[in-house]
Amino acid sequence: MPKKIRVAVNGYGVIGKRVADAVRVQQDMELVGVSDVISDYRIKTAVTLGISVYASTTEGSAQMDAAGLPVAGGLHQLLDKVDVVVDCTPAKIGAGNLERYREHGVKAIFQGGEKHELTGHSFVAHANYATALGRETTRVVSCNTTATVRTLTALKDAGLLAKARGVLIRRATDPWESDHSGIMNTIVPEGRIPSHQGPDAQSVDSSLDVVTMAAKGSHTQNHMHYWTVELSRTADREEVLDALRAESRIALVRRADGIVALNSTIELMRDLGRPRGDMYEVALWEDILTVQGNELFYTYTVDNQAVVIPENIDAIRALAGTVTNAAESIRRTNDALGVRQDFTTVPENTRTGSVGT
Ligand SMILES: NC(=O)C1=CN([C@@H]2O[C@H](COP(=O)(O)OP(=O)(O)OC[C@H]3O[C@@H](n4cnc5c(N)ncnc54)[C@H](OP(=O)(O)O)[C@@H]3O)[C@@H](O)[C@H]2O)C=CC1
Ligand SMILES: O=C(OP(=O)(O)O)[C@H](O)COP(=O)(O)O
Repeated sequence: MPKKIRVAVNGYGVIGKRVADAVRVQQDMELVGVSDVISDYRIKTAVTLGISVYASTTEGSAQMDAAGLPVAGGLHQLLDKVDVVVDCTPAKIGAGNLERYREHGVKAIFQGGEKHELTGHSFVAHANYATALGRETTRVVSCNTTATVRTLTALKDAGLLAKARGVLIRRATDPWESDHSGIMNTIVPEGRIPSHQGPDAQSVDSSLDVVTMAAKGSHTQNHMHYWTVELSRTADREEVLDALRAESRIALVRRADGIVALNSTIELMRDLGRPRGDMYEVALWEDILTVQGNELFYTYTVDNQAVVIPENIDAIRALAGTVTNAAESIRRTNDALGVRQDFTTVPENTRTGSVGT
């Protein structure tokens, strides 16, 4: 059996804990441990789940000891045992860790809170897996940017995309920290146009003609995007939908099925038994999508906490160089996480069949 890719996660927060769990269900990966500075319920949960916990700083280590946590060692000891580290520390902290990873000869994946320039490569599996192969570092772009690139490159691959303009209504804060930050009963426009997601999408695919505008809403889960796209030619709805269906991490939903708002997709994921109610797919409304001549209009929702998790898993394989074919890595990740392409139908293999007469 081929050697498993040994993985560390540094920063066990919203993204880190999900990456850790996703690594644990990949047959070709081993989660060696996670590292953090915290000593509260969040990291105690990692211990409870049987994950080896390391301390990223000496202060963090002292606090973990004081909290009675079994600390397996310092971050440098964890780095000695792994092939790839996924840095999931808060935005801008990751940049300061790069040198440490280099010293240990460990390949490193950063998140969307870091700048493209940190790694010189920004990653979305469907768009540019091949250019990440064997690299020392990459950056998985932010949740909003990941969704933007998945949808626009699907249209581009079908030869349909001329240019795209998007409005992003972002969640205010993540649920776990909504007691100490967040906004109420208002919408807050970002201070500049374009918002960072458009230029970030171009850091993955420089050919994209894309502009984004963003505002924060007062809800805590999921972003919502509205897009106006100029098609390269006239096309009908079915052709556009087929182009979007070709990206395995876009899943269609329908108002007609009762999926009428962000809370509907959250409920759906919980009912499907997804871990933490996570939705890895971009959920795009099939029955709202409209084409008028060469203009396309559509809207979708993005689970900000989960959408980048499959990309992190593919980025691990790309940097490790163990799977050279993007489609094969994407298939493995999708299978392990149960990613669906369509929430409008019941999957073939789960139909019980009609009752005989
Ligand atoms: N939240 C989201 O929806 C998304 C986030 N991202 C990106 O992912 C990255 C991580 O964000 P998120 O998971 O939300 O962050 P969180 O704050 O939820 O988690 C980060 C964790 O890292 C810990 N930490 C702080 N400093 C260090 C350090 N020096 N070494 C190790 N661990 C440290 C934090 O502790 P403490 O709480 O004490 O600071 C916390 O436990 C960011 O780049 C963000 O932009 C990307 C897509 C979506
Ligand atoms: O990467 C994200 O969103 P973004 O693409 O709008 O920056 C995550 O939802 C984190 O957002 P935050 O910058 O509000 O923590």
